[in-house]
Amino acid sequence: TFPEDKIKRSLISAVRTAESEMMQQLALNEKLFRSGIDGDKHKFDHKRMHSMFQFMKKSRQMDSNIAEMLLQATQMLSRSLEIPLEDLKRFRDFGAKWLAVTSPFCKPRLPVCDVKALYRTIDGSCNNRQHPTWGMSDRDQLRFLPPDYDDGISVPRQFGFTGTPLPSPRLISNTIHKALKSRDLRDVTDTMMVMQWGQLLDHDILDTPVMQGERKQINQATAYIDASYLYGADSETSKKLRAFKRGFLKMTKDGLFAPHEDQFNCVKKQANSYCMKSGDERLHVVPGLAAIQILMLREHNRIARILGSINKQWNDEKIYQETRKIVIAINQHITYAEYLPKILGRQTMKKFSLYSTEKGFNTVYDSSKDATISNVFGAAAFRFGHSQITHNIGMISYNNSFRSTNIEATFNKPSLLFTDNNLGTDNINRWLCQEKGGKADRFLDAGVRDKLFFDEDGKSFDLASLNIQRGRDHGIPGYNAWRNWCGLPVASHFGTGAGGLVDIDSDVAERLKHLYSDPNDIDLFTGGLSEHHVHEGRVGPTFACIIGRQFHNLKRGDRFWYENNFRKIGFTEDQLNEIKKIKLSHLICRNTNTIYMARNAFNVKSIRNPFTLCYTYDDLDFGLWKANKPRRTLKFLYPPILPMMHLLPVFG
Ligand code: HEM
Ligand SMILES: [Ca+2]
Repeated sequence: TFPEDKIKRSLISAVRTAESEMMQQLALNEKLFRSGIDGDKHKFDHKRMHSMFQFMKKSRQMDSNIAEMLLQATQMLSRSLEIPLEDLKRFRDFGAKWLAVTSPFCKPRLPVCDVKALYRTIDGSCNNRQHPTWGMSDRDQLRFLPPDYDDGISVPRQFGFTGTPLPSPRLISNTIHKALKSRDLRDVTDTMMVMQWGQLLDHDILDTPVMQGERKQINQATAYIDASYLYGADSETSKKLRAFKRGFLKMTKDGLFAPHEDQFNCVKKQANSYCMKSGDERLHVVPGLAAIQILMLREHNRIARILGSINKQWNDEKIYQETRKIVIAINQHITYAEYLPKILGRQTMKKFSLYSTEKGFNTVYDSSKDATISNVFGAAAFRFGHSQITHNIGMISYNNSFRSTNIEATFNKPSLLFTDNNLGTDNINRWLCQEKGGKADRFLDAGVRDKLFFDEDGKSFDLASLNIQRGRDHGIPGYNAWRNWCGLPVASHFGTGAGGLVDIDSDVAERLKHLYSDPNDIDLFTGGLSEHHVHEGRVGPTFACIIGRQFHNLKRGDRFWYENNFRKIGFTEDQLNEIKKIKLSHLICRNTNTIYMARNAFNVKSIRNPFTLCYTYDDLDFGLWKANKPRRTLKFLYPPILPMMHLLPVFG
């Protein structure tokens, strides 16, 4: 029977002990982390770079520690009662009693919604009226399938289906994900931008902090595609980023860079380089990411300047929100019209209704859809992009001279952005649009597979191993479980014929057979990355299914989706049609000193995608944003290309 009293007493004391242990741990973590922030570059080693990448924002540490504390309390309770966790859970009413004791510790902050709000909130709350926390920042990730932990609660998968230990992540990485030098690792048509946009998008919708012993995954970003990497995902950060003047975001005086970050979030290699603040702390991980984030920042301020000048009566808040709304729409449009079709192919795009229409409204909102990012998407499926990373970061200057730096020399180092008279950002963006990208296959480049966060002591990480281990830490079920969830045939043997690994090459299947003792054990990252691509796509059927489902939810579950015909919060049809003309190439033309760009920045130059002079690309017709009297005539007041006049001397 249920030892009522004893449980209650033990529970309270377990919670108290766990609480005090967590407080000590928290203080220690903080001390360790800050100790690196003294400008001593020797302390900026590979481990710090990794924890920097996944640092938990301070305001959030408490919440997550409560979860950790409760977990510890459960374990203590099971020990003190000498009842295994599994059995404890089976006691009648245990759940309810547990809640009664612990609920004072978890008080989720419920958002208060303003029903008349015209714009998205910064933290994504209240997007869904019935479920105001759906897709909001700082909330748990969603489970498409129940977690798979060895003890049913928190111990990562270590043993396979037949009870034998799982292979080590590094061994899997060496066997399946190690590229052979002789292989051509470049894609035929994709540019590097495919990789770079993928990472930017990932950082918009997902930011999973990692803490020692953490077993619960939260998302610090807003799930919605709302450029939270640019605006921040909590009000404190968003305020730090705003200039509070005519809708502008803070920038350096020359209008070229994001503002200085007073705290140390990157390695400053040169005296004139500095770390930058942005909505997402990870912008410095590779210079390509910083370059595209800075591009978006320039676009915001460019649009704000125009809106502010044609609507003199608008105050800072109005200009900021209207500009933000346009920039978010541009992000959604590029993602669904240019990026996703490349990754998923036509069939998956259709299956999940992902295509944007070419013109006009496309009202797709479904309030029963939860946009929250799923665990499996972030811990495995969307990491497919790691195979598109190449060994170098290139720069193409305005006069077409090219230089290249090994990727391992650039992690968390912004110095390339400041080269060439501070035109590094432009040079990197040009390279991203012209260079052939890494091929999406099962291989990861040595730059990230052997030398991720390479430090001065020669120590580094393996991104493939991290991905595999992260999948296990997050309790992501194995390959077969996901095949089944997707309605795809599951494998009962390692052959590639019927009943086997039907979507995998036989030589890879053979390698998997040597690694794992049962097909059910195959880690999803590894199995998914090993599949043949779906027609016209860059991922196999299993990842296409998981990624397709996630982007379906992100579109249908977003009340502020740019194509929705919702008066007040949406665009007018004319405005929407203007936005639907925009391509990523236009943004690069308008915000760097570039003379020509191929129309499709995700495809390499070809007869069908020729270099085109930037000034021939139309800008948005801002006359349609003029309050009271929308007119089209203003188009010609703002030339299609706004050259960055202050940069012109470099041509001389
Ligand atoms: C040079 C480029 C990149 C580097 C250096 C990089 C590095 C990393 C690192 C270190 C992590 C954390 C690994 C861990 O779990 O410990 C990570 C996570 C992740 N990466 Fe990348 N990555 C890059 C590009 C990409 C691209 C192109 C994509 C997708 C198209 C991508 C998708 C993801 C996702 C979804 C996560 C999980 C994020 C989260 O849960 O917060 N990454 N990456
Ligand atoms: Ca977001």
